[in-house]
Amino acid sequence: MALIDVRHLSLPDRLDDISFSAHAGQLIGVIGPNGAGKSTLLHCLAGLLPYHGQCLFDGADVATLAPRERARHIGLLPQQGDSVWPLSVQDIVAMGRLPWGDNDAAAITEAMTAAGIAHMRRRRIDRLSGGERARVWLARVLAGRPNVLIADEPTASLDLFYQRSVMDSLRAYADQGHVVIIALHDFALAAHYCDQICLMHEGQSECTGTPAEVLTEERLSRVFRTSIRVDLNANPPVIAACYTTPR
Ligand SMILES: Nc1ncnc2c1ncn2[C@@H]1O[C@H](COP(=O)(O)OP(=O)(O)OP(=O)(O)O)[C@@H](O)[C@H]1O
Repeated sequence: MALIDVRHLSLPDRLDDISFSAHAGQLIGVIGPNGAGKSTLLHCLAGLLPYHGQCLFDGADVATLAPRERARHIGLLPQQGDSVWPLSVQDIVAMGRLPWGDNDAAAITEAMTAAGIAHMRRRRIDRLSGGERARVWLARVLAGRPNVLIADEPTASLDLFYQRSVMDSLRAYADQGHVVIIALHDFALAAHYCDQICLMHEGQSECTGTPAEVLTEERLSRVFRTSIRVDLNANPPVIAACYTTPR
């Protein structure tokens, strides 16, 4: 049985009849233009927005799960995290254990290592760079060891090294038997790391399938309204908008 099963998910003016499923071990990429509905979809999956249709976690609708139960099983990394208090990195990551009511040192250390922040565990969050902070928020979600990890543009503020490093960690987390669902604007990362891609357009699912099925020049050029070149056999995969102006 699929761990996540989305059936005819709709939200007036924002999402229209989205369906897909994800099995344990899968990394799912959600791509699409600005405003396509990616964040809205992720928030519905996390049970943070009301919706029509069904969004099933292990057979139970996420809207019916008690908040603590939902937080144990479904972890969300929002597009922007922020702390109003100048807490230490380790204290913030430890907050990922709140749904479990413990302070599992092994889970906290493992999460910090996966996010590449173990060496800065005693530093204050307000004194970190944007990319460093982004990795702290990722570690916070990983520390909760959710069955389904949902992340909204987890690589957006990261340099090239940490883009690879974080994607490697998310891939490894999926391979451990979890479902990972991420919104991404970097198609090369999506092509390399994702098992399935859901391409969203104007609140609808334009196409869901393997990277090779979804990432075609015709489809991407139409949805993104610009000519896009695709070579999935290159290393790294090339999925880039063609320049129309001279250099
Ligand atoms: N709270 C809200 N109430 C009503 N409409 C909203 C709300 N938040 C976002 N929207 C609208 O819903 C649509 C989808 O927004 P969403 O944030 O899901 O897009 P996205 O695909 O994540 O975009 P981006 O790539 O820019 O992050 C947009 O048209 C947006 O203006």
